[in-house]
Amino acid sequence: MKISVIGTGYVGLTTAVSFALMGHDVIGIDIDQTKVARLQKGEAGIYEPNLEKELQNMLALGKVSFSSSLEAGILSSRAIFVCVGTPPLPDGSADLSALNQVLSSIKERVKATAGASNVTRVVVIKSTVPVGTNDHIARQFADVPELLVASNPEFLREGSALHDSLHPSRIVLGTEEPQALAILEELYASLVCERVRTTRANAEMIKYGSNAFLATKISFMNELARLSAELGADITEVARGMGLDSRIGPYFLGAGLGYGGSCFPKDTSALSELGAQHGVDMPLLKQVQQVNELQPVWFVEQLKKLLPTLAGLKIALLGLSFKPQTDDMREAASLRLIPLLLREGAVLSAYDPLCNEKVRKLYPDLDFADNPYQALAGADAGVLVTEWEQCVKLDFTRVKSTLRQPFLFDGRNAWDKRAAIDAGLTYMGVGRS
Ligand SMILES: NC(=O)c1ccc[n+]([C@@H]2O[C@H](COP(=O)([O-])OP(=O)(O)OC[C@H]3O[C@@H](n4cnc5c(N)ncnc54)[C@H](O)[C@@H]3O)[C@@H](O)[C@H]2O)c1
Ligand SMILES: O=c1ccn([C@@H]2O[C@H](COP(=O)(O)OP(=O)(O)O[C@H]3O[C@H](CO)[C@@H](O)[C@H](O)[C@H]3O)[C@@H](O)[C@H]2O)c(=O)[nH]1
Repeated sequence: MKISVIGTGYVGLTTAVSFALMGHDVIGIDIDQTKVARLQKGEAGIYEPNLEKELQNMLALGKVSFSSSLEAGILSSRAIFVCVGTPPLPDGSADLSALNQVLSSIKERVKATAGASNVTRVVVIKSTVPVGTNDHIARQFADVPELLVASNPEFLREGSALHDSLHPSRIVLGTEEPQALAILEELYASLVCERVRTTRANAEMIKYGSNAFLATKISFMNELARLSAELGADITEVARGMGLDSRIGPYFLGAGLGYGGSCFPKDTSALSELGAQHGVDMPLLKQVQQVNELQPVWFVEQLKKLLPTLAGLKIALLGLSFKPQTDDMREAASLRLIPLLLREGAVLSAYDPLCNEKVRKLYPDLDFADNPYQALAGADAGVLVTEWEQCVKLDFTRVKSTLRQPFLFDGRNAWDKRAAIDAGLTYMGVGRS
């Protein structure tokens, strides 16, 4: 089937490439002409495992192409996927300006050709949008009967985006229009997983509910970790024991420096703001956000129990991106930790496999290293901020010999605590006795 994907960022590019891999003919459209020119040459411009390789394969086979013109795609497509960003406004609500701009252009173009063809097209909203947005769009399109509307929220994780797109846990198809559902069913026919066929509003709520629930699990474990630190319990053992209960499950019980990324912080704020707009107080969600915001502050307080004065001490930060296997720095915990440590007077070195240059633009005075050992050289403490394999799998004897003082602070509970201690290092994790 011929489809177009508008917005070729993390979600849009992955969506375009995965639909091409499923055999469809895809046009990716972006307002950013530089990005389009890069994509036409087969450069992904972002880091996602296997994405660039498959992009090049699909370009070579002619299954995907890119353009900065909406006309290029809309009129030849049965499905138009909208994947533009919905970043937070200052009050926490979702900024729908890019989405609205795209939708009015689609409507204008299709209306202008009305009568020339009676082809029914479905506008599929993959961007995360407040509950009610899709129904609002359907009302706006009411005078263009050949335009249908569906909500098809995306659940991919950065760092495994292409894999998640091709092997989703579920596909949520939110639409009140049988023809739209039929087009989506055909498009996704080759993927094996549960379908949730539901209303547009339910689909939107499933997306916010899922992210807010996962964020809640993380904040709950971070709160429990703070108590575990006081009581001599080890949160990693606690999480293992809890997770074996199938009602709880083993996932997203990882205490650490708090959740980051382009989705959890933004979507919890947007949901909370949506509640406020509708007169529904959401105190639990507010606490989830607050626990998350305070987690790096708490972590620095813990660190100061071993190193009471940080002024003049060299601290090495290992990992800067918001999670491993991505070059995305949006809401990364490192960006909350760095100013806290600088305020204490610490001197910082840092290493990230992909993000040194991005962080250098914000903090040019940090000492950026080419590998973890170089960052740790002469430091008074090493801090694991992001659990990149390169930063986790360390030779602790070498670490011990390169550090000035033997302190390791594991912000992800990912280092081998026993091996670090055996090498003569002082280890402190998040909520580990
Ligand atoms: N990043 C994720 O892991 C993820 C996962 C699930 C859902 N989402 C949701 O998907 C949406 C997109 O997220 P993202 O991370 O891919 O964003 P992104 O910022 O990486 O990409 C957005 C793209 O849209 C383009 N764009 C903006 N305005 C445009 C316009 N008028 N016409 C054409 N293109 C335009 C931008 O140039 C950019 O390339 C958001 O709503 C987000 O909440 C993101
Ligand atoms: O036990 C855990 C698991 C994750 N995190 C942190 O949580 C954040 C988000 O991680 P993850 O969910 O793996 O990455 P995202 O790419 O942000 O994916 C989330 O956000 C996407 C955007 O909406 C959704 O599509 C995905 O389903 C959802 O997992 C990161 O900072 C992680 O370090 C923890 O602190 N503890």
